Amino acid sequence: MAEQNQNQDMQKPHKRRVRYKGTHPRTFEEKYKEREPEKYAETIEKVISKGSTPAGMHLSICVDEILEFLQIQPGQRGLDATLGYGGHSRRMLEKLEGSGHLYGLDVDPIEIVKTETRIREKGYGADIFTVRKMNFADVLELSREVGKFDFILADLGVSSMQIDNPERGFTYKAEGPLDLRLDPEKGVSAAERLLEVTKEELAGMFRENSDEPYAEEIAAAVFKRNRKKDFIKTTIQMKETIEDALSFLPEQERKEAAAKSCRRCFQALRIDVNSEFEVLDRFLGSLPDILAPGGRAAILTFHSGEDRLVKHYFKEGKKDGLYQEISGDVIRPSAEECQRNPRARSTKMRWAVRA
Ligand SMILES: C[S@@+](CC[C@H](N)C(=O)[O-])C[C@H]1O[C@@H](n2cnc3c(N)ncnc32)[C@H](O)[C@@H]1O
Repeated sequence: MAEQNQNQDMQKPHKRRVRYKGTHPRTFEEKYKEREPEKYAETIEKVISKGSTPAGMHLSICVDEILEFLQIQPGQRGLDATLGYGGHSRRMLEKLEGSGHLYGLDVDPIEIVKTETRIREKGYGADIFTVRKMNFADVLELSREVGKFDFILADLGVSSMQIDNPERGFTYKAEGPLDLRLDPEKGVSAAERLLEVTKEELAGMFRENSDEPYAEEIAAAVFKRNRKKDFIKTTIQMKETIEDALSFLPEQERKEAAAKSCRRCFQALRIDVNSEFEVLDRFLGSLPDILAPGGRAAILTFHSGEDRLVKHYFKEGKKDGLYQEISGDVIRPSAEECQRNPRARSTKMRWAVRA
């Protein structure tokens, strides 16, 4: 018997552990433990305690503030319009105490499958939790099918899993295709977008979506490459083009300015390829129609364009008598939360209660 086991072992292909230089993994590939948070809890704890987000995981923001506001009661019907890693959904499901229903939406076909599996494994079946691959712009259709919601959360933007995976093209810090689509099965990638727009449109995109001060210079650098048929296909090529465009700056300012411009231009491209303002506009327009009387909605935004839109819709809705109450000032994550999770720093939360 022992010999048989030994033979079987010899036949198994030996799976090599991912090797990395030094004591800590640096690349997404090397961070194989962080990409399996359920399996390597100790590694996850260590990474979080150092103020980082483990690759393959997302730390939910303002959880206590959201739960305090939503006042979820067993038996209610809720909507998590941006499921992501499912951290907020898990906590909302706990509050339902086994009765009621939560709907979770996301457009990301890759992460949604993993998140649904993770939540189902925690014992939440189809009786209490439904996952739909759907754009939140279409919530009115969902509500016509399942009814109005007592509570709604939208935690806008991208998840850490999306940012950290170089294959998705969201980060200028690692080589990958310049994609930036939340749903890579739909629409065109950012690299393709760079071939569709005019120089003026590109500069306008950088300026209007992200307040980029060097919008004209960066658009000109992209078009200089296009003219030479040296098209930008990857994240690092985009980063290098931005750095080239800023080569006129004094050397001591250049590095920091380029990093900031990279952040803003990648955000502007992401907003563009995912039509983020248009879908948010449709979602906010539908919100009063999908909230039950007294229903509560909380929205987390990550840049000023989004926050302006939410503020506008909530203010107008209050004036028109659609909302009985809206948040006065924005709510920000606590200093401790920002310390623990630096990705929370730019978060603003607003809420509204349906009349
Ligand atoms: C910040 S993450 C949400 C994290 C989540 N609250 C959690 O606790 O794990 C944002 C998610 O919203 C999704 N998303 C962004 N825009 C969307 C849209 N228009 N419709 C549906 N999902 C969207 C993204 O794909 C991403 O997974």
